[in-house]
Amino acid sequence: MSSPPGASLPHALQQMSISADPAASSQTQSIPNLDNPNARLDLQSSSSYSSLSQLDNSNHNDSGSVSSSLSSSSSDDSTHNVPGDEHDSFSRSSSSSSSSPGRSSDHLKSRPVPPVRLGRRSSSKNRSSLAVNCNQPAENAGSTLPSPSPVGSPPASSMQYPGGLSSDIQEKVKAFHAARSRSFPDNTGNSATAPTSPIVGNRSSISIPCAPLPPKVPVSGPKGSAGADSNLARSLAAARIPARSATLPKPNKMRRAPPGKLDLSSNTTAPSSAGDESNSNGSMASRRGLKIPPSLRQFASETPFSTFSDILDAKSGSLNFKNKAILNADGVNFSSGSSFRINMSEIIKLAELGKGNYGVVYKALHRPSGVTMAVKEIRLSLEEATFNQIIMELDILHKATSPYIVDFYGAFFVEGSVFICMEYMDVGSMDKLYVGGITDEGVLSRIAYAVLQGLKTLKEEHNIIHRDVKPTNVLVNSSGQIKLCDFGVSGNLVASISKTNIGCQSYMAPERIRVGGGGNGVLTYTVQADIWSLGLTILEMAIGCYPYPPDSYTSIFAQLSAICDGEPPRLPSCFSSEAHDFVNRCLQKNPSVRPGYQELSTHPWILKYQNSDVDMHTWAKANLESRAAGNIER
Ligand SMILES: Nc1ncnc2c1ncn2[C@@H]1O[C@H](COP(=O)(O)OP(=O)(O)OP(=O)(O)O)[C@@H](O)[C@H]1O
Repeated sequence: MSSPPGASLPHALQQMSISADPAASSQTQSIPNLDNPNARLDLQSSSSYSSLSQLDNSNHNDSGSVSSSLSSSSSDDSTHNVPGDEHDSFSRSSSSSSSSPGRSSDHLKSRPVPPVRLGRRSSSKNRSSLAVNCNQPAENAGSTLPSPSPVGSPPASSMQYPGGLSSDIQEKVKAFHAARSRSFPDNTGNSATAPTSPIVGNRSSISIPCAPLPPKVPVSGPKGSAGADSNLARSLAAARIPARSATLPKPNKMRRAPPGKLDLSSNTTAPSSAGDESNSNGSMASRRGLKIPPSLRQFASETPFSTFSDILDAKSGSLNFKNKAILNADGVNFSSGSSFRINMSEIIKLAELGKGNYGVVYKALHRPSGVTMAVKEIRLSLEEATFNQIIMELDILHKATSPYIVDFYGAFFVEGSVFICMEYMDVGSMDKLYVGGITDEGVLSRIAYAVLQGLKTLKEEHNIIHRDVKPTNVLVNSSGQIKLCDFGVSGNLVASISKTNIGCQSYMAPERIRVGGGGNGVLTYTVQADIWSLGLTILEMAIGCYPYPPDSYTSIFAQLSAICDGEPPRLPSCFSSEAHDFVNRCLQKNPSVRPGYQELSTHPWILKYQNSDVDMHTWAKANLESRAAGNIER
């Protein structure tokens, strides 16, 4: 895993710049040579905080998601995206290495459901009762398809706005379509038109979920044992240093700055003098007396920088989430007292694992410990939603310790991106494993149990709704463990009610989609919404495709309308009555009659397989081998 002797300092580190201080821009910085800890290389640091000047809202889609980076790209970066092949330290170019607008085509292939253009209209009969069998051809398979449209752009005639959908949802869908059809910079910096998604572009791709069944593995024998890295990983996770260390800011430093001052964890910038150059741009920030480094000046004058001055400390290069956490290039301190000291120089990127709506996830090696981990890179934007997602994910990950939730190893902020290091789940996410459907009910039941326990921990110990339960957020390791991840859109329950309308639309419960009792387009829903998503997720894994087949609907509006107004989808008849009952209970349209976590945890379908041997370890290993052999392409 180590770099060959004599290898030069990784290009990424040479580009790494952690200081926003203009004075630092001309200084020579000494950075340790990773290949020879005793040697130090003198580098001319790059222009001060150049990355912050690249924090460009134009690089993000309307839903606040992060697309490819604007920063310069390491020309050889793409060569490091091969699992187990060459590797490199993370670089600023890591997220920009993709030439896709946020997601690689590979990722698109791996997505079970494109929440975008839908191929054709289904009969109302189709939608009224869905007992889905994805291995059956669609009813209208021979019908003429509308001519292909750009990604995310349904034919104008299909842009329906069913009355059941809130205006908020309609706006989000429109914004999503607009973002998907927007030009994007490729890895050469040129602008290109978004390629047609292989999923939405033609019929054969649409039927991806109906791919042939992979060889089934018999499920029996003892439960799996811990993975190879697990001991090291455990010690890494346990290496949480008390926050009140001498070198790090104390929690009481995480206070809101008085008006007119940047809240610096270690340095507070006094209001600039009248003649100060930094005030000359007349930005809102300068009017408030904030000292803006030259590299940020244009940025500051064009964006509501001052809005985020309490969070983004340009001088020290840290992110200060009030009362929650401080992140900088050295690690993260939580106000709870936990401190994690992983930093960029310790990490070597091994492969890209996937792209989400607001980040890219990499497999990486943590050199000091030898632990393989997953690192999510979230390119910062000056959008409140991004900050909220980052702090929510960090907050939940570090405090929610459960065998059913991925472990947190640390985080740091460098070059305008937040890097979140977490447990690597080597078999991957469920969307990559259910091809053809998981017909082994023992495996399905164990997965359902694990997700239930993860959600139960979030709710009972942390008062949190996950809000984004779906196959991509259910991860598997080769020990056969199933864990939840992705807490970016999670949220606190306030008196068991949340009034926040965010999340992945396709897995949203009807009550989240409909205009709720809250009025003003604000939805009111409870933790029961996660149970709907759990039911839909289990059903999807069982049948091998998203239960509301995209090509059955003329538009995403029609699809969402079906979720709100149609009969819930059902398992095919080949599944047991207990499995049917479990899924049907989760997918009740009326949230108040859906069972709670405790009731579902003791459901007969769950208990049946808790009390019998289900060899998740063998199942997981077989999937891992199958993926390694290329039998599972997605
Ligand atoms: N800890 C992990 N171990 C292994 N693979 C992971 C891990 N975390 C994420 N992944 C992979 O990276 C992909 C991207 O994850 P990410 O959380 O960024 O987005 P997502 O869940 O796919 O989409 P969205 O942003 O819509 O929630 C996942 O689909 C999963 O396959």
